[in-house]
Amino acid sequence: MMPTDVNPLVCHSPRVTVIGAGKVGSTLAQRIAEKNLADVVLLDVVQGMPQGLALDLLEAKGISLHDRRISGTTDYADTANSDVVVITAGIPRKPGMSRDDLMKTNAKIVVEAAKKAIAQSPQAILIVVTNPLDVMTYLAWQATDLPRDRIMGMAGVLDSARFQAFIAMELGVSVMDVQTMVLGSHGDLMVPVARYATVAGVPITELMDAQAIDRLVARTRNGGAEIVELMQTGSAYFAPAASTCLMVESILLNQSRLLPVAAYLQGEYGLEDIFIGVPCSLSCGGIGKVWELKLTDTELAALHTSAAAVRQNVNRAKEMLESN
Ligand SMILES: NC(=O)c1ccc[n+]([C@@H]2O[C@H](COP(=O)([O-])OP(=O)(O)OC[C@H]3O[C@@H](n4cnc5c(N)ncnc54)[C@H](O)[C@@H]3O)[C@@H](O)[C@H]2O)c1
Ligand SMILES: O=C(O)C[C@H](O)C(=O)O
Repeated sequence: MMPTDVNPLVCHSPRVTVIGAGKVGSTLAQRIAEKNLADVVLLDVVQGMPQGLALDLLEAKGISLHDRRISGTTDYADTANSDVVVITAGIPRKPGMSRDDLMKTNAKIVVEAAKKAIAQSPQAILIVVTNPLDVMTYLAWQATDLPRDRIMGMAGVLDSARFQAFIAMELGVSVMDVQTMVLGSHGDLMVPVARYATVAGVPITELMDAQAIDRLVARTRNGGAEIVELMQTGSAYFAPAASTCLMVESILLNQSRLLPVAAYLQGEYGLEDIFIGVPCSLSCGGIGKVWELKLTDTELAALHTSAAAVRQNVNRAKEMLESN
C-alpha cells in the first residue's frame, strides 16, 4: 500500500552532494553511504564518470549493508535540496608544488561550483575541501553570501589527525588515547598547538622532549607534501575523506563535535574577515560556536602570521578572478 500522507519528518532522508568525483570526492561518497549517514549525489564535469562511480558504489550496497541512494550526475539540478554540499572539485598538486600554486585554476572552479550548488540548495551547509583551502573557502563564501555558520573549510581535522597519528607512533600508544588541535591555515604556517596535545589527558610536553615535539610538528606541517612526494601523482585522499566525513557526521547527527575547521572570523583571536582554522562546534545548523582558546603570545603570533599569508593570497585570488 502506498502512503497517502507522507510525514516529512519521518520521510526526510538527509542528502549530501559531493562536487568533484575524484579521489577525495568518491572516497567521501563511499564513507558517507557506508556509515549510513545520508543519500549521496556525486557531481563532476566529466560525463559518465560520476554516474559510473555511483553505479559501482550502489552495486556494493548488499555487501556493505546500507540502503542509501547514490547517484552520479553532471547536472546541478540533480543536486537540489541537499542538506550538505562538499566541494572537492579542482586539481591536486604535483611534487614540488605548494598548495598556493593551485589557486589560479581552482579559484574559478570553486566559485562556479559554489554558486551553482547553493542556487539549487539555498539552505545547505557548505564544506570546502579544494586547495588552497583557506583561500578557496573565502572565495566560496563571497560567491554565495552564505551566513557564517553555514560555510566552512576542512583542513584542521586532517592536520590534527596527522599530528595525532605521529604522536601515537612516536610513543607507541593507541591513537585512540591521543587528542590534538592544529589551528591556522592549511599550509606550512599551520599552528599545531603542542600544549593542547594530550595522551589520555597527559600533555605531550610531559611525555617527550622538545626536540621530539618539534620533529613531529614539522612532520605534521609537511604531512600533505610527504604523501605527494611518495605518490608522485595526486595527493592524499583516505585521511582527507575521513576527516571531511567526520564533519559531515557531526552536522547530520547534530553531535556538536568540537573540531578545528576553517571558519569566518569576526574579531575572534583578534582576526577579522578571514577564514582560518579554529576550534568550532559543529551541529545541525553548521558552526554552532567558534571557541576562543587561551593562546600564549607565541601561539597567537603564529596564528596571526598564518592569517597574514592567507589574507595576501585571498587578495591575489580576487585580482586573478577580476582580471579574467
Ligand atoms: N583541504 C584538504 O585538507 C585537502 C585534502 C586533500 C585534497 N584536497 C584538495 O582537494 C582537491 C581534489 O583532490 P582529489 O585528490 O580528489 O583530486 P582529483 O583530481 O582526484 O579529483 C578532482 C575532481 O574534480 C573534478 N572537477 C574539475 N573541475 C570541476 C568542475 N568545474 N566541476 C566539478 N568537478 C570538477 C575533476 O574532474 C576530478 O574528478 C584538490 O584541490 C586537493 O588539493 C584538499
Ligand atoms: O597536500 C596536499 O596538496 C593535499 C592536502 O592538502 C593534504 O594535506 O593532504
